[in-house]
Amino acid sequence: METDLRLESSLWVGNKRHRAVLTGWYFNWTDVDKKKTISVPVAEVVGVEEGQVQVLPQKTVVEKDKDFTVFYVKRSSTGGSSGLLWRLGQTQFSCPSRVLRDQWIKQLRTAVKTHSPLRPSKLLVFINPYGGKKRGRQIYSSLVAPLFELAGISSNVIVTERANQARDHLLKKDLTDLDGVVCVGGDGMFSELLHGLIDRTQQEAGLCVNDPAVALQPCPLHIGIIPAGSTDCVCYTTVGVIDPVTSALHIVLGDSQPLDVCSVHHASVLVRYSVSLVGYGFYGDVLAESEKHRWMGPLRYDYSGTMVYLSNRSYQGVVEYLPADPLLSSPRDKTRCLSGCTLCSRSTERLFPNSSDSGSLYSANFSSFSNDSEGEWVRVEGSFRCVSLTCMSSSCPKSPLGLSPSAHLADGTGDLVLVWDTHPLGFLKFLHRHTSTQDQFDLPFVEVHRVKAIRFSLPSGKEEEAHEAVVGQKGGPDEEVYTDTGSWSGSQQRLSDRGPGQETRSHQKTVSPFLCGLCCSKSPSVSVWNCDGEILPFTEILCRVHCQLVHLYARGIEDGAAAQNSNEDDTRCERRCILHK
Ligand SMILES: Nc1ncnc2c1ncn2[C@@H]1O[C@H](COP(=O)(O)OP(=O)(O)OP(=O)(O)O)[C@@H](O)[C@H]1O
Ligand SMILES: CCCCCCCCCCCCC/C=C/[C@@H](O)[C@H](CO)NC(=O)CCCCC
Ligand SMILES: [Ca+2]
Repeated sequence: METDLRLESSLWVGNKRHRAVLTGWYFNWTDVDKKKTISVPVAEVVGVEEGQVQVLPQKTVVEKDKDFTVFYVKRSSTGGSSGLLWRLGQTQFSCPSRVLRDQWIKQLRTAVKTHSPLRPSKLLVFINPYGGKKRGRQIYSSLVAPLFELAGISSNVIVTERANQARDHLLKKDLTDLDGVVCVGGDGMFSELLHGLIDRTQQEAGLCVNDPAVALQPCPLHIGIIPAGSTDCVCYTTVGVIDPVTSALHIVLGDSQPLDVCSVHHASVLVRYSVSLVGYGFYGDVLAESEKHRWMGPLRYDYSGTMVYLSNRSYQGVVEYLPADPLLSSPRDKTRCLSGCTLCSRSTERLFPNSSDSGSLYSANFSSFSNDSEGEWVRVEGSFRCVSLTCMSSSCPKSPLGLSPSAHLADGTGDLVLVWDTHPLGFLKFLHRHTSTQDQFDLPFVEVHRVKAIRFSLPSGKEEEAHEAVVGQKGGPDEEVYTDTGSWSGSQQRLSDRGPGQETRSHQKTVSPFLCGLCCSKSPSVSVWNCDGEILPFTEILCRVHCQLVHLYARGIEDGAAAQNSNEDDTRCERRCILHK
């Protein structure tokens, strides 16, 4: 196949003669005078058009029957993005004959198809016109639609008129022939797509989502995110920048990034799914406060963060967690989950042992939660500033390394961060470290554990207050929850058989609430859960991480050196090789 696709000839770029070579993986052209080569991986060619073509800001075509234009990904290092910011590169070539021109176009298009098996041809796009700075519609029409058109993608676009419209559409409507679904919005819109696709897939597979022990079926459709929200945490963590053009190009190339998903349950019922944050205490309070100030747009989080910090609260709780295998990885190992991550690839191999290509990805068998060699649950109890579970690093522009910098996107685990009660300056130090490269876990009142599941409950006597705390919140207990019945199994029952290795810790409150009262008259003793930006209607929950339940059109963060390659050398893209081997 490689030799069939090879083509080599002289081509002209402007008035300069070049030697152009198409091998299986690369398209190179070398200025014969200057000996300077530009090299584009075939998998990063966006489109090949007849004539001299421009697409942005508007499409123009100058018909010249010996010319063709190649569009490809060009890495930019603007603004310290280390090459993670992508732009559309283009080069116009002239051939000595029309026959040769047609041969180049045909060979390049065939090579692209062969080397990018997951490129979408049909997408369903949901635009939230009210997300972030309310620029979703404009972002899509001016920056994204022209790229989809260039790549020959047919897209059906729905501008939403209400919350949960995208989720409901995915649950009920015909999705035949679609390759993926795209949201133009923030984490909330992504979450709608996540819920719609996961539930649709489980319904079709006849699985009960309420049972945390059930191995859920991975979703067959890819999800693309065009960032147009306030935090855009999922986009930032999986792509490395918040940039609609970069994200559109990842979609066009059919990049594929598996992602772990956490299911959150309360009293035998599934409540929600999460990928970025299930957080109690500080992050729950910030969200609850910020909902009152939605009119401020993205600034609402800064304002609410300050107010909640000043209120100086901590909360009693019991946290139980099921540790992941410490021999595989640790949240303190200072590694980063980068594009082509070996740890995540090993999880893929464990999950899909017989899959040699992505087509068989979704028919694999899974080991169930309860059959897993589970290990022992650990129990801690005390007063916490915050309790956070994240399935990935959860980085965002405010926190470029994220809540847990060494967490992995697709390893089947989450990181549990416990911040015990401490004095206000200590907690400020913890928060501030999220904005720098300083280790936020290297503090005496902070613990981090890599886990497969967690359970949170209130110390006895606090349950009534929990009810009061969630009643009246958006998404309180009277709002919709999943209704089909499920049963607890394995994990929860084993909690009562506590064995060695389990501990009970109790931290005393270490500080007088001297700042309390600035924004509240009485400090509540129960917080709320922030689940990817939604308030959960329950305080006592169980969370379980599902390995690689969904796939995004992304490739994770490319490391600095590879990403800085600006097409002007011949660096092989190892990720593509791993993906295609
Ligand atoms: N037409 C609509 N009217 C009102 N709400 C909508 C509409 N479409 C979607 N939504 C809801 O708006 C919420 C917020 O949207 P989105 O996530 O796009 O932006 P954001 O909140 O500004 O960003 P982030 O989630 O990144 O903080 C989502 O949870 C979604 O359910
Ligand atoms: C002294 C400086 C202090 C600065 C502290 C910065 C800490 C930043 C950590 C950011 C963690 C983001 C976790 C992601 C959460 C998203 O799923 C969710 C939905 O978009 N966003 C929020 O809940 C919004 C949550 C906003 C929290 C501030
Ligand atoms: Ca993970």
